[in-house]
Amino acid sequence: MSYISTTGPRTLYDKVFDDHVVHKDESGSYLLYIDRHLVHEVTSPQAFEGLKNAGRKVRRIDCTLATVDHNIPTVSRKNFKSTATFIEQPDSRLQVETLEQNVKDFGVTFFGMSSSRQGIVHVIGPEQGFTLPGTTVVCGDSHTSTHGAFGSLAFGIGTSEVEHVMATQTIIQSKSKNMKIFVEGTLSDGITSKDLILHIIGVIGTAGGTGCVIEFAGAAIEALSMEARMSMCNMAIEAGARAGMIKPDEITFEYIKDKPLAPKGAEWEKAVKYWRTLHTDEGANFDHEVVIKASDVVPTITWGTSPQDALPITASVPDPSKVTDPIKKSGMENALKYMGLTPNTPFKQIPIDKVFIGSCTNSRIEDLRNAAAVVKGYKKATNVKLALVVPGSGLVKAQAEKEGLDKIFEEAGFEWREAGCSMCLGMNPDILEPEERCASTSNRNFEGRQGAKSRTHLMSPAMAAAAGIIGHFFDIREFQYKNGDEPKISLDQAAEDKALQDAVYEHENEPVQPDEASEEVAEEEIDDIPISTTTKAETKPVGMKPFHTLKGTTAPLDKANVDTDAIIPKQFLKTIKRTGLRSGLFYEWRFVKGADGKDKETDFVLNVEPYRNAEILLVSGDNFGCGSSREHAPWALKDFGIKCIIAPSFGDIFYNNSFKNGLLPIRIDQQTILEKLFPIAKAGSSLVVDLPNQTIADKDGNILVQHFEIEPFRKHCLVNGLDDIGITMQKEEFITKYEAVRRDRFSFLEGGAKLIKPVRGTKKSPFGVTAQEW
Ligand SMILES: CC(C)[C@H](C(=O)O)[C@@H](O)C(=O)O
Ligand code: SF4
Repeated sequence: MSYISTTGPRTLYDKVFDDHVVHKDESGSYLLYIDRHLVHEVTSPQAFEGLKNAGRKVRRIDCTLATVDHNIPTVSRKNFKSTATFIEQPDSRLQVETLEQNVKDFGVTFFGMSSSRQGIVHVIGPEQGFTLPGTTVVCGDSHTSTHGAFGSLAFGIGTSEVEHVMATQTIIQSKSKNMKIFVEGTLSDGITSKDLILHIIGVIGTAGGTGCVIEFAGAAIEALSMEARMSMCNMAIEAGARAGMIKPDEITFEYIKDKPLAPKGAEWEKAVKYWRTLHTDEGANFDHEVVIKASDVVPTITWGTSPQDALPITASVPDPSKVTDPIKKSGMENALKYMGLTPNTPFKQIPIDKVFIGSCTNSRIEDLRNAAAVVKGYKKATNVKLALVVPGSGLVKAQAEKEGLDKIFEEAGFEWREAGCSMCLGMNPDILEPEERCASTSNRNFEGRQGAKSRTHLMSPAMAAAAGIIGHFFDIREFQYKNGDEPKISLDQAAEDKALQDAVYEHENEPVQPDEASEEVAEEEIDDIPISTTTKAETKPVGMKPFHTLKGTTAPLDKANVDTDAIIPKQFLKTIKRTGLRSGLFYEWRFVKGADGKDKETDFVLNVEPYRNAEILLVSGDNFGCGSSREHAPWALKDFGIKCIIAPSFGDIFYNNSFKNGLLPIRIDQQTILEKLFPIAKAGSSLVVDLPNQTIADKDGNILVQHFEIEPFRKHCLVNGLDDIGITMQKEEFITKYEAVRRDRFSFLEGGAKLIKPVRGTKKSPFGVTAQEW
């Protein structure tokens, strides 16, 4: 049906994308229909507030499902009465209560703390059958990529986009590049998809997938369970990609079949018929292809402060003195200092303080079974202060308890908790103390991620469990299981040697940037969905302050892979406002605690004159703003006074979020930055960014950059100060037409979250909608 964005054979991504095009603009930007919107308490308050202020509704409550996960304590809820009494931390309580109120006001289906269906947002969607193949799935959360395991196009969005989706059920998108990661052969016994994805990120780097949607393919991927596929796609974002996808197959259909929201009867047949068309056609073009040999993958852990710092467990802490590239060398030195590691120490000799088994990467039933198989019959090592096991949802918890896994953990001295994000990012009481080392099954090892000065090592559930039993990192293939049904492990010496040889990954792959100028689009309108390039002006969109020319002091920042956790740490995300984040900007880098317990400024560039008043941030390294989707990052930068950021490349979601807030991100190659712009910034002088003419000059008008790329639509919005929702509202007729066709062609998607039965009845909300008790 509908729309073909590419001539000839198409990829899985092309197909799902095309089937959701509502409208294409003259400038080449697309309006995509969103089938499934997941909502949590951290990134939604400002979006609901925006709707309320504008007098708007949630357009499709059947396509919207909300839960609480980040802020909630994971201690027993046996005595849970209300959020007000259960959550002690005031900011966390406010965020959760705000969502509880918002879902009532807007009539959104909600799994709160008293519901057995509550859980991490990326666990509950698939578990309910809310996530289905071929759908578009979004959430104000970067790990929305998880849902791509079903062959859906799933990606994280910022809070402005959350509001946009709630108001219009659409999102403005440009087409990403296609990247294929082909994993040939079979994974060895004892090797999980977590080892595989860490290995892949070790090879391609955290910027390797920038600007791309990755399709994971090959025999090793096809052999994975749905849980294992979700762990893979979950971390596509750590590889810098917009989304990760795996073609749906019999394993997918089998997983979905009995889920509460799975289509039933004839609708099931119709759905499966469509889902079977969702595969990459023979001969389809990929912009980038990477081949990985499954037999090269061994148990893998991270040593540093970026997920790309991944190595085989059999390796040792890398040695910066062996690295020649000065930027890489100093990055490695800083990471080792932060992590408290000595070069050349074998990983297997490094003791740990805590274990965390949980997070949206590895908290599903299969993960817990793998960890319990290791733990069974053992006791936690005496040096391990705490081993937390946190199921991904109430339903995972119930299933695990049915299987007796909770008892296995508890007998070993591990703590068995209630569902939530827990120690993955420490927005709740589960945090590491400074300098504690954690064997963690989560997805991010950024500085301060699990608590101030925390030290995170990412690995599979079985490896984390083994570390908890032995007391230091351990090779799961050498572990003596006591339950008699351990996986058969073959230590293939050749694969071992190869893995060690490749041990210091070089991240050779250049980050891929969307080539805005040369987007190849063959338009073809089929059937009855109108794809128009014109817009009927019914209402005039309003919005931000227009951006024309900016002359500003430019602060140089000589760093790569600056993640959004570093830009604005987790403790500042507990706000329900968009403003007031200035003091949290780069908090861990800008401040240290003085002897009196008060914050003291460091010599970080933004604390130094003249950069305290900087309006432009000039970054030397790749991938600025990688990681989380928190729009708090651009809000904090804006609050500080930064209006433009220049860097060789950006994290996709951060890049998007910046535009929504009138903050201009400009991509310039590293050589130009270092040779032409850095000297000016270092001298404390100003740069002049001219957006209409797409040039950068020095303060005297000498042009330094003749032309920088920016998508025409984004430029148009910034220069005119236009707000996206207003623009999209003008396209109502196209949205309505799309919905009419969707009701027929994708009838199996209708009803969605509204088909979930409330367990405690209904009541009328003060806003007139029916509020339900879950
Ligand atoms: C809070 C949320 C915005 C964030 C994300 O987008 O990923 C969080 O889930 C994380 O893992 O850092
Ligand atoms: S990455 Fe961690 S904090 Fe983010 S959604 Fe997943 S479990 Fe929650």
